[in-house]
Amino acid sequence: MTVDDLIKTIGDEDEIPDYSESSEEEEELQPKARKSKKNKDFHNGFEFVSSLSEYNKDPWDDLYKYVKRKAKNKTDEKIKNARESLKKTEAEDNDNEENDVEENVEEKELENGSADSELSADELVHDTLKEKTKKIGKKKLKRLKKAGLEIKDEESESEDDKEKVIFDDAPPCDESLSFYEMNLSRPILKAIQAMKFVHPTPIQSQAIPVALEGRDICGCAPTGTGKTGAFMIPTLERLVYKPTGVASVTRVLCLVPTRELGVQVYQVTKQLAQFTRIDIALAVGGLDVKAQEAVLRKSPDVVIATPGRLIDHLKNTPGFSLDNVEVLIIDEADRMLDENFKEQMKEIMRCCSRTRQCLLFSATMTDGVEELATVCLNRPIKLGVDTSNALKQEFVRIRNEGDREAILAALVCRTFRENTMVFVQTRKQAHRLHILLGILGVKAGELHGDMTQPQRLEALRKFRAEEVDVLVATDLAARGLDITGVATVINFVLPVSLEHYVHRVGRTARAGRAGISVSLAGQGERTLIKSILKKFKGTPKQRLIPQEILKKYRAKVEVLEEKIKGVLEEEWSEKALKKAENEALKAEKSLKGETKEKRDWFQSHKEREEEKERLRLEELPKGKKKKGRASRRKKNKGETPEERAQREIEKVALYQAREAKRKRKGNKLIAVHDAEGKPRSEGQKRGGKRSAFDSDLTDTRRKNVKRLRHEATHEKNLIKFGRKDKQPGKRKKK
Ligand SMILES: Nc1ncnc2c1ncn2[C@@H]1O[C@H](COP(=O)(O)OP(=O)(O)OP(=O)(O)O)[C@@H](O)[C@H]1O
Repeated sequence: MTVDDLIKTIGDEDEIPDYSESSEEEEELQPKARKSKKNKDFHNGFEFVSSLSEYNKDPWDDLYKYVKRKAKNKTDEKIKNARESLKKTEAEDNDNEENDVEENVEEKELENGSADSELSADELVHDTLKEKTKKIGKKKLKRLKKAGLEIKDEESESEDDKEKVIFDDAPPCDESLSFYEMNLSRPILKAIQAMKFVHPTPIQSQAIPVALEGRDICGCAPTGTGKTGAFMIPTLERLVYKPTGVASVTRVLCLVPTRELGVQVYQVTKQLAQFTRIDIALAVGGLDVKAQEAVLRKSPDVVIATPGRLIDHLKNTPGFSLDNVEVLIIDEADRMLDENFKEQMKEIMRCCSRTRQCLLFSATMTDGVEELATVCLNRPIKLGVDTSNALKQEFVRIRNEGDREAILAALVCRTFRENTMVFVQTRKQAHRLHILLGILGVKAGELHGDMTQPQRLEALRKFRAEEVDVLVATDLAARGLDITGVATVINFVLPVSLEHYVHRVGRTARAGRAGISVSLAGQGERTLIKSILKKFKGTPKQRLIPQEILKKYRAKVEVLEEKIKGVLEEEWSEKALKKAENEALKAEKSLKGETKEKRDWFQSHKEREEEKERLRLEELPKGKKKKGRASRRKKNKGETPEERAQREIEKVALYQAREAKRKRKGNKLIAVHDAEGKPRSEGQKRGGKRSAFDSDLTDTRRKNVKRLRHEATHEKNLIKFGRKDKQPGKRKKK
């Protein structure tokens, strides 16, 4: 036997066949019978996941069945190119500078916006923080001193009295009760456990028992305190044991003001219902109508919707109706019942069953909503939680309006680099700041109404997944969005009202976490700051940005102006090309006789246009049309930073002016009047359709609300004193 006949030890360099489990070679070596047996071990539809993220995907998150188009966004690509070309020029400039032997190097670096090395690391990150004390006016101080606490007591007493008259008393609430002691069924408790909710939050402790009794609620609690759970847990509990063998009907309608919030509430509801047989549907704008139609035709138990798309389905989806709605939830109630949604809400109420429980929730309640609740809901209970959260508030004083962009860049690049949301007033500014921050090297994203829905969802996904550090958004993202880990909210300009401010800053410091809000505030924004200081406990701070830093970032923004313009120009020409292509496609289709499916709507085209006109912030001179995009672009092309900031502030001012005008005109409310035996409303007569409501949402001036309240009290008294034989609603006409 020679040495070659012996079995060799495998050397490091030797090639060996791979017979491991993942190897394809092994498959070939399998005997045929075993191969087929192996395949039979798995369910036919079974597929191996190809990545960890796929494996970790939540099974309840089936949102993407509603998203048909892919999100395309080339802005980031353009930003990347602009940044690279900037780096190249900077490198070239630096080479030239080294060759010139020079005393004025410092100055030049400033001009080129690349003087980071001139500042120490400490200087780069830390600003001075000054405590802002709350000032009480001299008059008020004098009055307070004179009257001591008595005045306050009197005020609060009279307020309490007022509330007692209007709302039914809330039953005593035991905040120590756990979810297990709340009479919830096992599937819901199991879901709560899976969601890692250990103890109910204060608003949940208050709302769940009351809602389980079927009572109407008007609930107000600070942002991030679990209101979604407060209304969804008891609602789902009602649906857990649905009868089998009976045709399915839609029993719960949850209305929200924005598509993103709709998506979020849908996902939370799905999670809460994951161990039940409850069907949940999403009907929000921007997502695939056909996919929604298919789901709604099956009359799912719960529908989460934005008003516009819901009406679309009510008009165009056969088999879908709200006749059997038992629970109507209005999240962000103050927003939903304001002027912007008035007509749509009226229409929805007209289609809704009258035997419904109504749950209104928001972090801010206007007097209007509360009044409306007292007259329109059935003996509602007002629930309120006033917990102070861990939000630290800071303000940066703006002396020169043109500095806003530079200050924002300084804040984001030096201090608030991650998990930051920046709120702006206009879509245009959001887009511009995305580009500016992107070229400065920040991983930024944008979220506003000029984007397609898949783009909006993708932007949110990236921010949630921390692929994007800074999200620049309009007020679209101000309400309800729950993004874990948002550490900072920056207000580029202060919002239009205290309520808007509360919602914006409420994107941070949620569910007991800490958070900071930094607001850039100019001279004209003092009134709002005063209201903010009055509302929030704790001492806000003033952030002082060193002058040399400001100078540096001012220069940086100036240098980047050309690059930003370049990106915008490129985008504009691409858009124009796309538009032309689309028009050609449309013409081709119409030549072939393919027309777009016509969808019904509750308003005529003219009524819709009139409403849009009424809600427009700017009043256009009579007979003049709004300028087209192209001419507006031309006008805005040469804007200075100051003009841009002014445009933002103007938008705020226009909104405030409109609100003030509305208030002066008289507080208009939308009222649901639900008395039996009342004549049908105009809309019902016209359509001939029997509405579930005998009388629905109506516009009422304060005078009319008073009348409605008087009627309600009168009716209560009739019941109380046993004279219910009188027909309610048969009252003298006023
Ligand atoms: N009982 C609980 N225990 C722990 N975490 C909870 C509980 N309830 C809710 N949360 C978490 O608190 C966060 C905020 O909840 P949610 O979005 O419902 O707040 P919200 O009050 O509706 O806020 P906003 O006013 O901004 O809409 C969520 O991340 C949610 O998962």
